[in-house]
Amino acid sequence: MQADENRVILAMCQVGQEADDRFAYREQELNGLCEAAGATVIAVVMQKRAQVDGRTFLGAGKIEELSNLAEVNEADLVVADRELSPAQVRNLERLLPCRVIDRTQLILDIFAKRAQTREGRVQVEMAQLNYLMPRLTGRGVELSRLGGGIGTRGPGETQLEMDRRRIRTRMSYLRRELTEIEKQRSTARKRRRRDVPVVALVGYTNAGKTTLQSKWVRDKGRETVVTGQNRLFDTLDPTARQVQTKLGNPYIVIDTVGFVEDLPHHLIEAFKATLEETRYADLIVIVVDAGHEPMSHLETTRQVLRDLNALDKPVITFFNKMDVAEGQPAPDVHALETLYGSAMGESLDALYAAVERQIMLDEVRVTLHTHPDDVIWDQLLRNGRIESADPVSPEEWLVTAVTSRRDAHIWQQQRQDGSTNDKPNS
Ligand SMILES: Nc1nc2c(ncn2[C@@H]2O[C@H](COP(=O)(O)OP(=O)(O)OP(=O)(O)O)[C@@H](O)[C@H]2O)c(=O)[nH]1
Ligand SMILES: [Mg+2]
Repeated sequence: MQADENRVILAMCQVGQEADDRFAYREQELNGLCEAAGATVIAVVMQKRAQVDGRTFLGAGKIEELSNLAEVNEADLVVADRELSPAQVRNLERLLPCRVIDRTQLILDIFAKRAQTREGRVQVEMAQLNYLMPRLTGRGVELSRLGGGIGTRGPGETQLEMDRRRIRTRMSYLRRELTEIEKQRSTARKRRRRDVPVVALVGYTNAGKTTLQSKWVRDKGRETVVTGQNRLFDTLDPTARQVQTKLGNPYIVIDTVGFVEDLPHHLIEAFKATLEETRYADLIVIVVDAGHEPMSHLETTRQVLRDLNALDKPVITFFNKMDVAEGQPAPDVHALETLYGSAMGESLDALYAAVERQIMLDEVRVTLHTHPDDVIWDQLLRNGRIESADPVSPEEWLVTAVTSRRDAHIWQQQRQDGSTNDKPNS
């Protein structure tokens, strides 16, 4: 696809009581989405109406204006800012000299473009097929002749030509595939969870999660840096990076997919497994762009977490981009702590410290081989709580105890280093 093939005109409808600033924000967001899809917005057509036109989305006069604009500017595509019905798309494409897609399809295209893993691809294809199903009739011909470009990045031409029955077969295959992937994921997750605590970065798209994670890794880890791009939805599949505390205790920072307001419900479903990672995290850091509707974005983020039943764990709220924000947002009263900073600038030590305090202090149950003469036994008595202790040999006891995660990690490290062992030292 050539970038200049994607000359886009936005068609926007300000409906009923929608406030001007809200509408302006939606325009900005749709612009960002187009940019993320690799398209260039060449014009915006807006109309204020009591409600969208049932047949053609905008009124007849506006459609004519839109049609002329598209003609003169050789536009490839019109993107509507709201979900269109299959009939609306058909009617519009009859009246306009170019293709028409809606916001949902635009988001799906971006997802498709960014999907890296097998799971991501399967989920995107599922969502695309779901979206396609009711739109097949009367559109099949157009869809099958489309080449590249946004709005066409479907599951492939041959699949687009499939009839509904074949799509259903494909979907049930994908569903089985997803179950299989989910099984593998949960094994991987369990393994990871047993090893080290997990911190999930969540929040609105473009908040700076990926930038923050990269800095985190740069400051506290040894991995290669991936810089955040100025694009929405830069992260589709969760990426887990390992970092460590000053003492060398490892923990994992997970970057999750960002979300937009009014994300159609079927898209949320498609990415449920991605966001599900947050459910298994030990700590959630909500990242908020302090300069961009911070309070409403914070509320959206919380709502999604609530929907995912992921709010039963400690939350730290981080207002990012303080370097460009005008004024400081009020602290998040629901969070354990609120911190302010910039993933691009000054030191983030306060954030790291807050996070590490949280994940290292909580209690874990450990089962280990040790001995009453071992230094670990003393530490267990001092900092933890021994629940059971059974001798298995003269030099080895099997002990179950509750202790801080931090201590448990230190022992684990020590054991890996071979600097101590379970048995009493001479
Ligand atoms: N001024 C400023 N810009 C920042 C800061 N943090 C991130 N950015 C910029 O904000 C944009 C988005 O950052 P990302 O890290 O990609 O955002 P994200 O939350 O990962 O976005 P999604 O992956 O779409 O969910 C990039 O252009 C960053 O360079 C910051 O602290 N200050
Ligand atoms: Mg990202």
